[in-house]
Amino acid sequence: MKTGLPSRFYPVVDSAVWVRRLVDAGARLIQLRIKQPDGPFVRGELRIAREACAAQGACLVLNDHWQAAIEEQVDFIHLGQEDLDEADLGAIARAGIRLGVSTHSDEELDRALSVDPDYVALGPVWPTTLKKMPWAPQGLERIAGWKRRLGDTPLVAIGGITLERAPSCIEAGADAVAVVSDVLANADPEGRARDWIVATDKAVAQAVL
Ligand SMILES: Cc1ncc(COP(=O)(O)OP(=O)(O)O)c(N)n1
Ligand SMILES: Cc1nc(C(=O)O)sc1CCOP(=O)(O)O
Ligand SMILES: [Mg+2]
Repeated sequence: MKTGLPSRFYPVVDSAVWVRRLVDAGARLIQLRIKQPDGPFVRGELRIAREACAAQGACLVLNDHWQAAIEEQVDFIHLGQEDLDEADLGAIARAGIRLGVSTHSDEELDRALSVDPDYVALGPVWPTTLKKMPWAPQGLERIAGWKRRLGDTPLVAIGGITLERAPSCIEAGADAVAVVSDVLANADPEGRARDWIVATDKAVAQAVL
């Protein structure tokens, strides 16, 4: 049976130091995204991140490196569409690792649904400066349309999301909101993370009233 996500706030970071800082600040779902080939550096960071998450009862998502996720028993693997071409989804499922899949178009959503993911990410909701992408910003209406197609499968919104914008993503139907720059580039990342947790939880409470 599929379960939901443990948090509405979903930071994406590039080091174990950031994982520790943000789970100590209250994050309960966090992604380690290291854009380097799998190897001793990635494994070392992954083990430290896993321990930091275990100490706080947080869920760790590893980006891209599905073999490492299996061998190091991570909670979730996040795969993009190109990553899906390479990954052994059967091995991931047999290892009990939950799967998140990126989508940016209807065709990508069709493919994501065909692999029965534990969550689907839609992006970029607004323009992002973090990486170059060929897709125009999706906007909030697309969040609502994706959620209608997903039903009970959790939806993660990502791309250009700020503290001020995050509640509108939840109101539009996102189950969690992923973020890099708005938290990591803030002068007080831990304080910003705490503000995100309050704002996203409040948006959920208001959405069900
Ligand atoms: C939550 C979340 N959503 C989307 C992505 C992007 O994944 P992908 O398209 O595979 O690109 P890279 O992050 O690997 O460059 C993500 N990592 N997390
Ligand atoms: C890693 C990533 N994937 C995206 C997608 O749309 O698939 S957007 C994104 C970067 C998100 O960073 P920020 O919060 O700084 O905009
Ligand atoms: Mg990827």
